[in-house]
Amino acid sequence: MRLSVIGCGYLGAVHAAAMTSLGHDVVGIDVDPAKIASLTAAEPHFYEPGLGPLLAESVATGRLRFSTDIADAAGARVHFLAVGTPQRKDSTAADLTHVDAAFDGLLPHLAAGDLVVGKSTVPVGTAAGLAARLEASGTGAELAWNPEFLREGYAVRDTVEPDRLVYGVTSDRARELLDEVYAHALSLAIPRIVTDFATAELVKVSANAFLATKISFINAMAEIAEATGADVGELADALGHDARIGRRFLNAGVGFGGGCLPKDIRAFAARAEELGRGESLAFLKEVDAINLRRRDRVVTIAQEALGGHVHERRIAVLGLSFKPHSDDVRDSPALDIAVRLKGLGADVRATDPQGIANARLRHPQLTYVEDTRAALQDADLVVLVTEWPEYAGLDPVETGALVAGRQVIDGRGALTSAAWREAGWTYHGMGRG
Ligand SMILES: NC(=O)c1ccc[n+]([C@@H]2O[C@H](COP(=O)([O-])OP(=O)(O)OC[C@H]3O[C@@H](n4cnc5c(N)ncnc54)[C@H](O)[C@@H]3O)[C@@H](O)[C@H]2O)c1
Ligand SMILES: O=c1ccn([C@@H]2O[C@H](COP(=O)(O)OP(=O)(O)O[C@H]3O[C@H](CO)[C@@H](O)[C@H](O)[C@H]3O)[C@@H](O)[C@H]2O)c(=O)[nH]1
Repeated sequence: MRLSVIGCGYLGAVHAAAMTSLGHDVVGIDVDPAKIASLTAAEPHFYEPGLGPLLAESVATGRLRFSTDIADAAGARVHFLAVGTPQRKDSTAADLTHVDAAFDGLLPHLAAGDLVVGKSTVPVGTAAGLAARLEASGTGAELAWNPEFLREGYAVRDTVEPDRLVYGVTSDRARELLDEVYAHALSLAIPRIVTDFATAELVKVSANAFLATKISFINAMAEIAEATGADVGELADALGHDARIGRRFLNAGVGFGGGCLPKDIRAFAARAEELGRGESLAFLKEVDAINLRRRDRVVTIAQEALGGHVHERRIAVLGLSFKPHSDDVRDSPALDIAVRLKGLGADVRATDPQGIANARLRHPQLTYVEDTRAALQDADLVVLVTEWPEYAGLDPVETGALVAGRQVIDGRGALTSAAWREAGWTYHGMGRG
């Protein structure tokens, strides 16, 4: 089938390449000429494991092309909207400017029978509004909402073989077109939920709200563990054996970040207030507050570890991306912590296997070091804030020979405290001994 994907960022670029690999004929559209140039050259403009080879294969088929011209979407039967929905500058609500611009730009190029499919994460009610505009346009095209649940770092696999497919549709025809797009996933008996627009939109934001709540729950337990001498890691393991709770997303530490969870829970709470149901999601403000407190806590531990203040002390910050296997630093706890320590006068040496370029664009004032050993050299304190395998696997004896002071803050519960202590380190956990 001929498809267009409008917005070729972390979501859209993967979607376009993956859909081509599944046999479709795809045009990817983006307003950013630099992104389109690199995608056309089969070079991803961001780091995502497996995307490079997938993109190269897909471009080589001749069935995947990229363009900055929305007119090139004409002729596709299904058009995916995958543009960003960031947090507004003036409130915590979602900024729908890009969705509106992409939708308005697409309208003149639609033909009767086309299906416009929303993938961006939007406030509930957005699809109904767009469907009404589509109807009024007289193009004869239809709308569907098909939220995306991919995780960065696993985006290729999650796109080709998602946990579930959710279709918000108003006709059998829309469902049939989506079934054709997702024939591969359906052949694997991946669950498909066919529902209305509002439910489809809500599945997405409530899934992220639940995940964020789970992380903040365990981080709240970490705060209690810190006050009582309990160990939040052992607590999480014990809780996780209850199949009703489960162990996943119970990793305590510096909390959640990224381009999704933080802005999505804020936008969801803001939407509830617009709907007159603010009290229903008031708890998400607490989820957000617990999350942000964990960043403060790292800074406090750092100050205490260095005798009250970090001024002019050398601190190696291991990690900048919001999680391993990604170069994404949007709302990254790691980057935020590095910036705060620098703001307090510390001599921060920040490193990350993939995140330095993006971090530098946002915070050129930080000192970035490509090599982990160079970042560790002569450090008075080591702060691990993104659990890349190379940091989790650091040898405490070898690392101890590089630093000036053997003090480590394990912001992700990634290190074996006993081994580090045995090698002469003062190990500072977050809710764990
Ligand atoms: N990143 C993820 O893991 C993920 C997963 C699920 C859902 N989402 C949702 O998907 C959406 C996109 O997220 P993202 O992380 O890919 O964002 P992103 O910022 O990486 O990508 C958005 C892209 O849209 C482009 N764009 C903006 N306006 C445009 C227009 N009018 N026409 C064409 N292109 C335009 C931008 O240049 C950018 O490349 C968001 O709503 C997000 O919440 C993201
Ligand atoms: O036990 C845990 C699990 C995660 N995190 C942090 O939570 C954040 C988000 O992690 P993750 O959910 O794996 O990353 P994303 O790629 O942002 O994916 C989320 O956001 C996407 C965009 O909406 C959704 O599609 C995904 O389903 C949803 O998991 C990261 O900072 C993690 O370090 C923790 O602190 N503890």
